[in-house]
Amino acid sequence: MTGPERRAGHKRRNDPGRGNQRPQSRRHRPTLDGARLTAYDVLDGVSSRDAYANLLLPQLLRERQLEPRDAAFATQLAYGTLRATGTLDAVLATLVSRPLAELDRKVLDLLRLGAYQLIDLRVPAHAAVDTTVALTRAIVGTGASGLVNAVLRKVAAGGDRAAWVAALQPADDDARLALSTDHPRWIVEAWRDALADGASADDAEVEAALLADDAAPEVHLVARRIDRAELAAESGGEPGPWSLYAVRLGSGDPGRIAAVRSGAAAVQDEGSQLAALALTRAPLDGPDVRWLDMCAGPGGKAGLLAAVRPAGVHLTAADRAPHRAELVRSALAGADDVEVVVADGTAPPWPEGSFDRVLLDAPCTGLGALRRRPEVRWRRTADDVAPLAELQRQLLDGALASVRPGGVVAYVTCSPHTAETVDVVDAAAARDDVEVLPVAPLFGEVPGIERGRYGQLWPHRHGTDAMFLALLRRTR
Ligand SMILES: C[S@@+](CC[C@H](N)C(=O)[O-])C[C@H]1O[C@@H](n2cnc3c(N)ncnc32)[C@H](O)[C@@H]1O
Repeated sequence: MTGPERRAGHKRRNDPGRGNQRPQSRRHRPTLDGARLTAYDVLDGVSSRDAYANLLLPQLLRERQLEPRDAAFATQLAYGTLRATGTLDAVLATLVSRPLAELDRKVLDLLRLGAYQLIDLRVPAHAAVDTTVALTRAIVGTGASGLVNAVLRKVAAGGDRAAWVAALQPADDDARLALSTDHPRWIVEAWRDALADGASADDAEVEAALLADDAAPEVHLVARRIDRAELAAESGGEPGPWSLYAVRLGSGDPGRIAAVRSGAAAVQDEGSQLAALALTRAPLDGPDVRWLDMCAGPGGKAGLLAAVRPAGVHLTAADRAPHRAELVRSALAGADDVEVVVADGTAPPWPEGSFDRVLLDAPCTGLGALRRRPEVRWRRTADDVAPLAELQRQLLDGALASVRPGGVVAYVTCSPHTAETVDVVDAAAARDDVEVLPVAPLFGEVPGIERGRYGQLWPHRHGTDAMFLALLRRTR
């Protein structure tokens, strides 16, 4: 039997809240499929209490001890269904007579889980429908199972994703891309705009970028206090193509690697590594001994900066949130001379011009790292962008005030959205005491990184998150 059809025999634990069920129905409760039940519980956590799937799923997998094959299937089901929510809802809306918002939330999650298996995984209709109906009976009750059965049979009859996208008759190309690549339309437009960078975007490239953003990311490691070749050998991974510290693992549990457990290595996207390294590559006149990571939590880039700084460089890592600063302290265990402080970068507590190099890895919408958090694309809205862009401008002012004349600020976001990237940096670069240091010449080995004077990494070009980076020098 293949993974999707296999029954794991994992039983739903007795739920005290179900004490008033008739004994008969308890006796007849079907054996539930462990992978599908776990995937459903993730969907339920996300929709009922705003859980993060990437935190909840590993917890459930640990608690339930599913066999590796079932754990992999549960992951595929949970993440795939969450990513595809927009398209699944568009399909379901054509088949359910009420607005989807009026459906019982649990029933909607079950319909999405079943529809995802039919449309995207092409699980045979009898397996996808029967298992979802069994879950519905156990979780919601027999009444709802009739609706789920009827709707899912119609989903199955409509064919695969391509057939459904055609049937939904998208009004234009961005509407089609939204349905075929699992992104809300406003994010399709933001990526198109960022890829075009003032020109006209190549449709095929926009689609390739969005599809890459919809795929599960590879695990990347960073070698901090271990030789990269040694880390590659220990982990079974391959050296990354861009960062001299990167090892690409493909898939697998990094927690099994001794160097990760000891803190000599860590999990870090290769694009994040390049963004931190950009700060170190910018040429500098005069002293180069005081570095600041102004928005450091949870400490990924600070960890790399601490590892690669030349002897004598003093690194300060700041974050406004005390609990994030605490995470930085843990991430920096082993680099005890790094100073970790709680500080608001929009009102820096240190004297003006205190630092030679400042990294500003600004809070952002995260539109470039959607691959890691499957539900986030449906939680974010276009209205989130303007307040974040305002904060980013204030933080960049704070960073420029913190760097000495002749010093360098690296502005970084894990979003390619133009309002959070080019617009923020262009506004700062218009000041008469700021000059832009073009990024591409410093990264000759990374083709396709150029975004005008700035740098932009892309999942479809570089196999990284869509990280933006810019380098600014304070001239006086
Ligand atoms: C994108 S995350 C930084 C990620 C980090 N550089 C890393 O590589 O692990 C942005 C951080 O900025 C912090 N932050 C938000 N507003 C801030 C402010 N006004 N001053 C300082 N830090 C702030 C957030 O708490 C968050 O930890």
